[in-house]
Amino acid sequence: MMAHTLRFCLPTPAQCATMDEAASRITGIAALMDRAGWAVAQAVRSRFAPCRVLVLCGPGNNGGDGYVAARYLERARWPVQVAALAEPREGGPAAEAARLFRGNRVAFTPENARRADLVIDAVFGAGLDRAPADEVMNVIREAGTLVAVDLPSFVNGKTGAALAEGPDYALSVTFVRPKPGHILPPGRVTRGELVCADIGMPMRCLEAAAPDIWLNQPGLWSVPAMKPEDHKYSRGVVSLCGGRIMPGATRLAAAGARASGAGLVRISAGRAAEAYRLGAPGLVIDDAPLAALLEDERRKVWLCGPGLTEDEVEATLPVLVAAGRVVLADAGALGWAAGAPDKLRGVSVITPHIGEFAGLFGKPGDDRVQAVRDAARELDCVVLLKGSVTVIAAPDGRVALNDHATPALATAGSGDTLSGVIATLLAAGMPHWEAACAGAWLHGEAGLNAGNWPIVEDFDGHLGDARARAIALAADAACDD
Ligand SMILES: NC(=O)C1=CN([C@@H]2O[C@H](COP(=O)(O)OP(=O)(O)OC[C@H]3O[C@@H](n4cnc5c(N)ncnc54)[C@H](OP(=O)(O)O)[C@@H]3O)[C@@H](O)[C@H]2O)[C@@H](O)CC1
Ligand SMILES: [K+]
Repeated sequence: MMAHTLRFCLPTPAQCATMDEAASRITGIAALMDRAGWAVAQAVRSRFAPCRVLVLCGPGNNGGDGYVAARYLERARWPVQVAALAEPREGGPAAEAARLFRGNRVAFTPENARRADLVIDAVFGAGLDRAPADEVMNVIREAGTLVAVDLPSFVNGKTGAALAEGPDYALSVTFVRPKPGHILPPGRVTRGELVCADIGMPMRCLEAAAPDIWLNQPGLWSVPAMKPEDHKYSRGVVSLCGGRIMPGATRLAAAGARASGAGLVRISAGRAAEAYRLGAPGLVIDDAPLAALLEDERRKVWLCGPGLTEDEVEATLPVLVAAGRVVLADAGALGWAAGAPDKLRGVSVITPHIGEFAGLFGKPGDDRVQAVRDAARELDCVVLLKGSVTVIAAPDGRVALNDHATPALATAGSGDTLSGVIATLLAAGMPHWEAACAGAWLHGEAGLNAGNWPIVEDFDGHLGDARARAIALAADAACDD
């Protein structure tokens, strides 16, 4: 793995345990815990005026961070109390942190939470492995303003799922790297503002954790830049299958492909060719039979599904796969394969929304990352599950979470644009997972820059700049490492 990809990794709680274990053999956990608690105290001090703070401490190292934070806040002369759910295990770093806190201790009760101006929740963090008891949740629910150490104590750090019903937090302070549960909903909302503190974790400990989930950012992948010697075939040819009834979707995908930098975009429209020829003049419309078009070896990448009926998919997708083409299947192609995902075998990338995903593989449940990863393994192709946070899995188990997006993207035709962008990046020669990740990011960047209440056609005007920005950011990331 390239070192700079560690910058964007999102270790799971299990991987954090491996990292902690490795760290305990190098720096010791106590030093890391001290910096973690200090970072919590600093984050609180820089955001809130001095006020009555109650720190809720659990029995593990999350609680240990809480005792350290309490000690540093008290040293800054804030009125602080600690309420312990249970005492830490004797001999561990949390017990030592508890011993060093000499301030006020009160009972772990809802009344004490209600009396505080600010409650710091250091009950459970990465070690949360089951729903907290009512005894815990009744206290958390009584708090006014909440700050989480690492994670809210009822949010699963791997999936973002809430294991109990609880309030939203003002702030979460995590360490080393955010966890998937900070990025995935509903944890993404519950955690409030996210601060990730550098606590001096040695990089080899992070490496030892072998993270396999990443935040989707330029630098995780890089998009080809324009070269002086480029010609349209080196930039890449995108071919789309066009149908007779819904040409709009195919055209939107074609426009997305063109706007994101494809050298040439062609629609294979058969008998519907005349209708497509009335569209954008920069598009090439073919009416020859598919078999004849496939004689052109330069036409490697095909997008099949947007605007197609199931019959039209049936007539095209198997032919493209049999011809060894790189096929991106979306929309109609996913409906065609509902209940029989094997029909998509041989396809390189699929881009379902949640309904299409459920039709193919069943509902993803709480652990969306695992569901998408399983689907990618099962079909041996890249699976991109669209959502407010898009999950992109490779058959080898790598997963990227794309939160570089805006609700403005949630408009009809937006998915067609996205598939066109990904097709362009595949045609430019990017590996399949990287192309899907980069496509999601470019699409999000275009949406973020398309102004208020954009319609889908507005995104196209921002895709070129999005690509240029991705190239610049990836270059920066490479320089920094
Ligand atoms: N990674 C880093 O860089 C660093 C990480 N650090 C910090 O370490 C934290 C992880 O610490 P951790 O591994 O000790 O786990 P933690 O969250 O304290 O919980 C374990 C305890 O909770 C218990 N328990 C769990 N669920 C429960 C439930 N529902 N109901 C009741 N009990 C429950 C569980 O009990 P058991 O399951 O054994 O019965 C066990 O006693 C991490 O979040 C971060 O804050 C920093 O200090 C240093 C650098
Ligand atoms: K916590």
